[in-house]
Order: sequence, then structure tokens, then C-alpha cells
Amino acid sequence: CNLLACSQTAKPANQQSWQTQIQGGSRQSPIDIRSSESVHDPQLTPLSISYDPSDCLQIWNNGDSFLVEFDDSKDNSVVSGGPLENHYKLKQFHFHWGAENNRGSEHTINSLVYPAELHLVHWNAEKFRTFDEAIFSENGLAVIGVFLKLGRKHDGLQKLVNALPAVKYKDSTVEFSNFNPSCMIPSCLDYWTYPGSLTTPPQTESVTWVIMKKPIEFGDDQLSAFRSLLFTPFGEKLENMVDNFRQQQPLMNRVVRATIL
Ligand SMILES: NS(=O)(=O)c1ccc2oc(=S)[nH]c2c1
Ligand SMILES: [Zn+2]
Repeated sequence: CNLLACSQTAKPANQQSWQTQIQGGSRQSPIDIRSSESVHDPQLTPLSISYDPSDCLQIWNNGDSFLVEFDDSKDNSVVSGGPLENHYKLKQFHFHWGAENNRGSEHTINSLVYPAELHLVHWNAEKFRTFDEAIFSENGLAVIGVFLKLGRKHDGLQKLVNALPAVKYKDSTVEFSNFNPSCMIPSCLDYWTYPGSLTTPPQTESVTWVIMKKPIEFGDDQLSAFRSLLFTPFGEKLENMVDNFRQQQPLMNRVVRATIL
């Protein structure tokens, strides 16, 4: 399923950047992935992803995005393999999107922007005791990024979309159960991987990024439901939750590796 060729050599990273980055940050996210500069690594095995829908707990509007949160007290929803040395537990997933269809994703592919991007956030439960400890630690997190493009309505996503009006306002939560995030993983498991950071504060450099090469499709009405959420709490000025993505950061001294499965 690999449609994007990648060469064997990695060119020197772009050292200049006009964009802001945390003081002294050398591995910030997101980045623009230049497929021709990615390095095919035959040692990258397929990801092993297994989620238990009964671990799904609630949806929370945290004022940045809406987080679908999972019970990480058991070992049922985990990712391993690929570039990961350990198994990582699913903590939450969320999205980033634009006010208009020409922007929204955080990562870009050869400068191509998608209207939205899904982040499945996992933490290294073999090395750390809690998620909060992991976000400040090397190899603490593994985030799977999946691009969303507009097209056919995504049937699996509709259950989530139907729950969004209940979390319209910042700091609202709603019970949400029996949802399997596997329905949002593309059938083609080819990916790029690189060492990076959280894309929102504290922007700690604790993330192994795994960006799926193929997007999933979802419908205009589903994206409109994302855009109907608010950054602001009940009773305050209405500000639609849109354009909640960070600008691309300099690659600096990093190589993006690619699978060809
Ligand atoms: N957008 S993201 O890089 O996936 C991400 C994931 C988990 C996070 O926890 C805090 S705190 N900020 C976060 C950002
Ligand atoms: Zn994110």
C-alpha cells in the first residue's frame, strides 16, 4: 500500500526557522514530512494496536480540543511494535482541525495540509507509573497521528459526533462508553516515525510520533460538528473551537523513518 516512494538518504535538516519554538527545543512537533527525505527502515515492524472499547470512559472539552478518555488502569488498550521498545497504554484521543477546509492538520506531508488530524495518545507504562510522569520523560509517550480528509461520512465516528453537543462548552464532560478507536486506524498500516514533542503546552520532548501514511475519510457534517464546539466556558463570549493546530516546527537534527509494508 506504499504509494509514496522514499529515498535511502536523509538530507541535512533545515537549521533555519522563522517560527517560534520552546527555548532550546531541538525536537519540536509538528513538522512537515518530506517523503523523499524520509529513510526507509526495513527493521521497522508493523505496529501492534489493540484497543478494548470497554476502556472508553468519557469525553472532555478541555478548551483546546475534546478528549475521549480511556481507563488506563488495565493493560487492555495498548500499542507496541514498530519503533516502540515497550508497550504504551492508550490514555486519550483528540483531534485538531481548521475553521476552513484548507487548514487543520498539525503535521503536513510535502506541505500538503489536511482538514483535520487525529492523535491517539499512549504512555509508556513499562517505564513510568503515571501519564503525568511520562509526559516529562524521554520515551514517555507514543502518539499515533491519523490524517482526516473530507469525503464519505465515517460511520464509526458518528457515535462520537452525536455526543459532541453535550460537551459544547469548555470544561464540560459527558459519559461516553463502548467506543473502539480501531475504527479510525487506516487499513494500510504504513507509517512515518520521528522523535518529537507535545504540540500543546508543556510541549515537552517526550513523544515518539507515528504518523499513518494513509488518511481516513469523514463527512462535511462531521467536521461541522467539530467546529460547533467552543473554546469558551458557558456564560462567556462564544468562540468556536477551530484552528486548534500548531505551526510546523524545524526538523533540525532529525531523520524521519518510513515503513514500506
Ligand atoms: N497534541 S499532542 O501532542 O498529541 C498532546 C498529547 C498529550 C498531551 O498532554 C498534554 S498536557 N498536552 C498534550 C498534547
Ligand atoms: Zn494533538
